[in-house]
Amino acid sequence: MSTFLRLLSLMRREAGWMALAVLLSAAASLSHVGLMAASGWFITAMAVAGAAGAAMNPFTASAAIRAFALTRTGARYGERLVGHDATLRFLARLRPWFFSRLVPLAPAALEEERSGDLLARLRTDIDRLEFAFLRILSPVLAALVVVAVAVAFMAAHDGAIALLLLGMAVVAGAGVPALVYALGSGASRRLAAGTGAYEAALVDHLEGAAELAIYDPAGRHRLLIEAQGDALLADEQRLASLAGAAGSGVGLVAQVAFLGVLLMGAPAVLGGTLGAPDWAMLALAALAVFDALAPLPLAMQALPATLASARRIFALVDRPPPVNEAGAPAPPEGGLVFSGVGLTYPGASGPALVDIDLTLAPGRHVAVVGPSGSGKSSLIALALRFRAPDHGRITFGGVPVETIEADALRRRLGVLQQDDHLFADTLMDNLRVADPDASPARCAAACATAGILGFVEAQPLKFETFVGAHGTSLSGGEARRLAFARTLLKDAPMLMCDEPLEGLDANTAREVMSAVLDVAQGRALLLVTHSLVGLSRMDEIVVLEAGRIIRRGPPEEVLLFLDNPDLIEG
Ligand SMILES: Nc1ncnc2c1ncn2[C@@H]1O[C@H](COP(=O)(O)OP(=O)(O)OP(=O)(O)O)[C@@H](O)[C@H]1O
Repeated sequence: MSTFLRLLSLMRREAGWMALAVLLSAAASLSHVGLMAASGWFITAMAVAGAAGAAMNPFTASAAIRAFALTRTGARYGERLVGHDATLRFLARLRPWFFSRLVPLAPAALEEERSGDLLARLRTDIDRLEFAFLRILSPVLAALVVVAVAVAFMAAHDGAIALLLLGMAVVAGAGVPALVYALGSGASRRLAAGTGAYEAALVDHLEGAAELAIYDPAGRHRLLIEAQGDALLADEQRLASLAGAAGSGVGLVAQVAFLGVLLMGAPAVLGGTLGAPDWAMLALAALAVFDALAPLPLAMQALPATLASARRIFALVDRPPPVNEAGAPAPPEGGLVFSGVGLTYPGASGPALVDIDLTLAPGRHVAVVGPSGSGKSSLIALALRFRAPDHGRITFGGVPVETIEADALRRRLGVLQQDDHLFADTLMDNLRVADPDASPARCAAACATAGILGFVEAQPLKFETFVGAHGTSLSGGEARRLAFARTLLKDAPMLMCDEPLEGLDANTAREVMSAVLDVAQGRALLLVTHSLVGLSRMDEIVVLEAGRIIRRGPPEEVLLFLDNPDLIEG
């Protein structure tokens, strides 16, 4: 319930329009009741007058019928227009709100989420929240208004008939929906959770299509996904059957109410205390009231899935960001200093970094080397404020980094990450991620420095060449160089390169390292590497092992020690 209330509180801005939509919906249903009642009264009155050979004024009743028919159509149209408009406005607000809450969580707090599941939350779950008003709240509130007015109208004619209608309305409007909820809530919840998991599995399957073709020729993975899809389909079918049965149930209760009103009114008609036209009017009005109750079983069916979707969205939104992104502007310049820094990843058996003291002064070049898993990339994640240290202090220009706006700090850092993401876009668009206004000449210069301009110019479409999803149409070396060119376009005073030579042959590695060192002239450089290439030109080499600094010093001292290949080969 608290989830639903929280969802309602998010709809505050649209509340006025939603209230109007509910009133219009109730007006449309009451007009329908009025239309049926007036028609029943008019036809019976005409028949009675005809049988008695008496004259009757047909104009008032036919005017009422026309008026009800017009208000029914107008109110229904208005309800759809206003209700959908309010809901779409709500959804249009919700999606950017959710996205803006998601962004500060990336990358650290979203690492264990599958991208397909995040997409499902952003799309399917948010879409499903439209049910909260259109399929749940609006029909329930409108039905309450319609039943209250109809029962009061009946009570003005006959108290017992009014009670009968109230009883039948409770059966159709509460009993049948409660049954539908009890029988369908499991399937409905499974659908909400399963759709995300299914979409995530599909995305995974497509991304790993090449590996599956190699390792899974029998298609076991595909069969698992198909089984997931079949289970979702079975739940959909169960809900559709339940919806059909519930519709018939409400129809049956309506017929019982109709017959009940006829039977209960018959003695009064025979006794002359109830006119035959009023008798028909009450019976048809009672029948029409159930049209307003018909959507309620579906509302109950939609409730568990809507709540499950809302919970999935709130669960992410409520996750605390790993670092506080807000803060003061960054100092214009300064060094990055780690003092006694430690980091343990959530759920890890031991610390990734212990007691790290490291200074990256302006213009100074520091290399961090060490075996795989020794904590080198974690240092960069801390510098970028993707994570916060468990203890110790990190300062930039003497100011603790947690007090600096994260984006302002990141603008000072040009970073070439180990697995820099390439977007499914053109070479030019990938470069301009670093600077949307970069001129073609600047892009070409950055590519020349990174040693990829020759490749770009050899392509028929040059910079407009499409790189494929994750840069799949580029070789590993080309992708690294393109990412490096992008880093250069950022023109930051501090460079951090995480394994820039990974996957490159010896010649290319030397070329890329020489480009890195040229670009780093006059800037601070933190070089994370397994390779010995370029280390002799560093100011300091820091050797990490199991998260601790085990040696540090100028290259002439440390390189002797690095002769041990076990240390640098991961
Ligand atoms: N997101 C994470 N969650 C949990 N543990 C992590 C995470 N990232 C890294 N680790 C662990 O922290 C330790 C240090 O990892 P890190 O990536 O910093 O090492 P590395 O020296 O850069 O390794 P490599 O040279 O292989 O890239 C490793 O034991 C790793 O398993």
